[in-house]
Amino acid sequence: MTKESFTGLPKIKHVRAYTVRGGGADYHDQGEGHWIDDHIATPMSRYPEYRQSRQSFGINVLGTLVVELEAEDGTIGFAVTTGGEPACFIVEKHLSRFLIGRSPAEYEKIWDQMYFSSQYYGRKGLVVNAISGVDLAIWDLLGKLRGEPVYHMLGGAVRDELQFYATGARPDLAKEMGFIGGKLPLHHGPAEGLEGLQKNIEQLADMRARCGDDFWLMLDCWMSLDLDYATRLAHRAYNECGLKWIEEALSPDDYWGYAALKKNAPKGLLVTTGEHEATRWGFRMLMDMDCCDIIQPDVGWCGGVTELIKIANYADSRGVMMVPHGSSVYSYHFVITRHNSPFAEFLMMHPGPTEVVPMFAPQLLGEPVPVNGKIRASELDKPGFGVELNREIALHRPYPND
Ligand SMILES: C[C@H](O)[C@H](O)[C@@H](O)[C@@H](O)C(=O)O
Ligand SMILES: [Mg+2]
Repeated sequence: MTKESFTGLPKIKHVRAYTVRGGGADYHDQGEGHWIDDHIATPMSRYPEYRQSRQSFGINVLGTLVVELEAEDGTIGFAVTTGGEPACFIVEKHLSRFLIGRSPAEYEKIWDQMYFSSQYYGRKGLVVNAISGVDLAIWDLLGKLRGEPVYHMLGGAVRDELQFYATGARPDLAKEMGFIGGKLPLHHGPAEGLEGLQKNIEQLADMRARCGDDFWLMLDCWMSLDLDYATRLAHRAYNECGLKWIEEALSPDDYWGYAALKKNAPKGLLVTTGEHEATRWGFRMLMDMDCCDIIQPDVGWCGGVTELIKIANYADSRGVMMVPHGSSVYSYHFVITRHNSPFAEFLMMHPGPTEVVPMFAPQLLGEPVPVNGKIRASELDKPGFGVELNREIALHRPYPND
């Protein structure tokens, strides 16, 4: 039988970038009274006026970026991430020139051109969020054209199911829901002194008493601490409350501080970071300087799937665990294919949180949620990332290019 010569996939014909408000990929963009905006310690906590609410200093100023790629045959791939209107500008006015007329199978060359053409003003943050959104949409389109789930294209599942820890204010409820652990936000930073440190420990001790000794408890410090405070907190939280890991204690730029924290942390406590780091080069710095035990890239912020492959493989070669920051299906399809990603994060987006709701609700139709703290690999068996854009939401296209 003669093998038909491969004529290639339909080319990308349209690139559209939308912004939308109200939760979803910009999951900090929530209404009043949500646990995720309740006196959580941040680098801005040194200013009392910005201590109660992260929205007060603008954590939700961007909103969600929706990237939509339409191929010549009408097939659509899309993805959502954090980026809002400025990211729409970058996608439509800059990155689209590397996409129109190109095959989605050329994701390596497209990534290289998007990154190096914007390196003079990008490299991390918003620009790499935009690149990540485009890259995720390319992988979604590729899967929809090939009729394959992204995890199949990444080499297939290495286990039958994903297991999750839950991030939110109620690890005690997360335990009842079947999660393997609970990650609490830290509420008090150095500006609130030893009194604040004592409150942090009391809150953690209360949760330890509710959850028992074997349930994983972690603290998410969201870049809010200095090295001295982080070291004190690490020792007290580990010795008094059996903390499993201390997350993102310092500024993402303080590689030296992380190396010192990891060196001085109590043996047995894990130091983790990376959700605000980007690209293979940023994560190489974290690993080469021995900054942490677990890297936590967000696939919607670090460069997308094409870059996360490079980051994860370097981590694997160094025996470093890679547990992505909660990014819904975009991380599930990756984690299920990697031995050095033994579990995943589930961000509890219910305001309490007293129940499990889809992480990026209301933006993704068909978004899977953990049941008893797990998602079976077979639930991912739909083309691309297996979700569709909810077109009932108020999509706004600020910089239409065509
Ligand atoms: C709960 C934390 O304060 C952040 O809001 C969270 O998004 C992030 O740091 C995480 O690891 O989930
Ligand atoms: Mg975090």
